[in-house]
Amino acid sequence: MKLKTNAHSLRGTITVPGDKSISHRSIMFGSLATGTTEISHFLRADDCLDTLKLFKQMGVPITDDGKKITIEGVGLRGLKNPGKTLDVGNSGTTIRLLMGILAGQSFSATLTGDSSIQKRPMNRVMLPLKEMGAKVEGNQQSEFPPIQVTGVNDLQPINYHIPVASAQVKSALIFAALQACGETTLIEKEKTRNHTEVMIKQFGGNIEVEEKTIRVKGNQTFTGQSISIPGDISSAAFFIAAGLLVPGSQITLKNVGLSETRTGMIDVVKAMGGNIEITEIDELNESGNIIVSSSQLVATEISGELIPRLIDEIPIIALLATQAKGETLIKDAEELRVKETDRIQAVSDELNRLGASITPTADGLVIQGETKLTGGTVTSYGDHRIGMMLQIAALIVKEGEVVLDKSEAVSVSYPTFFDDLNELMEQTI
Ligand SMILES: O=C(O)C1=C[C@@H](OP(=O)(O)O)[C@@H](O)[C@H](O)C1
Ligand SMILES: C=C(OP(=O)(O)O)C(=O)O
Repeated sequence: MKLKTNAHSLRGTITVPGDKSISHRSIMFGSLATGTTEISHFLRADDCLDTLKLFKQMGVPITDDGKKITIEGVGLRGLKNPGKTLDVGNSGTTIRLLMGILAGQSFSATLTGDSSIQKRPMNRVMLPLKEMGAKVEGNQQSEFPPIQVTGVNDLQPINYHIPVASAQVKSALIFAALQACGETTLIEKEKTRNHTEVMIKQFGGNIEVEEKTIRVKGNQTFTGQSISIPGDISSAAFFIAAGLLVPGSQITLKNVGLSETRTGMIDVVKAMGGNIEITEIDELNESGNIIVSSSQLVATEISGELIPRLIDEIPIIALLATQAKGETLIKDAEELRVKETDRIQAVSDELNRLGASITPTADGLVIQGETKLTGGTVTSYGDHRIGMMLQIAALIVKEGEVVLDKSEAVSVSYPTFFDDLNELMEQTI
């Protein structure tokens, strides 16, 4: 696909689609609750539609009237044998959280996904689940999908230090702990997104969180709820960057989720001297509007506990750094190597192809700025976030064409991405 280049003044207001992490979890808790759950602003993108499809295949009545999703919950242990392999598509969140959920059900099921999923590490979930007494096996004794999970009814609680900063591992273990006999204690390496913990309380359950320690008791019951999902800050991130980079721009992003565990990019943009403002904050729903305008940026350093608060935004932050004065250093981000693709390699290879000066390291990137980006042929590698980052990069290319291979990957998290961009290119304030 030929990308839009040489953009002038992106102006106007958009509402980005619903949060991906919260959308997945709303289907899961709605299914495991008793009673009716109604979800509005659900993310109808490939990853979350795959989660929805799989819970239907496990016997949960779920309907979509185009406005809201309605779920008739079957209770914590009420899922049914799907009678076929559960295909999670491209979604790491779906496969890992489902492993924890299936560990305590009353049937055996196989989980698989696309070629990217079949390379993503699963021992991080399988090993602690086995400690809890779960029966879970990877393909030919490896840690890779297809994964077979055979539910057991006597899962044991554990005390476990999670060795990677991962909300997916934490959430999978919380789902298993909810079905165990006794209290599980989990200690995080770094604080990660807390949507599972928040939703447990929202659905009437109990969970104790003290800094990085989480305590959760087994055999809880959940009650169906009405959920309104805020916009996804990880999707908003692309238009935050576009507003900062394209001269003469001012963009308002409405009703974006602002959980403290997700707002690392806002802190980084401020540290880089970007014009960014948060308005109309709704404390209860942890959401608000984000307003950005064109800015001269300076380099920064990103590491440590900040990393999990912006893990999915690193590709687009790397693009910002190519336009910031000085050397930006990103470290402690080795998790990027095991996402939909190796994002450290993908970001440096593809942006360097367009004229950037980025050196990949084992756990991050060293980025020199400012560099002039020029035309070229690039690929998303089938990774949605790499594809969207490259379209925003193309906006500041003044000479030559930018052609993107595998552009269809954006539908994994943001099917209306190119439409929203067109709208901003056409709107006037
Ligand atoms: O729990 C979640 O919803 C997610 C957690 C993160 O993955 P890890 O837990 O593997 O870091 C993130 O990258 C992913 O997009 C969504
Ligand atoms: C890493 C991501 O998702 P997942 O792990 O669910 O595939 C992402 O959306 O950037």
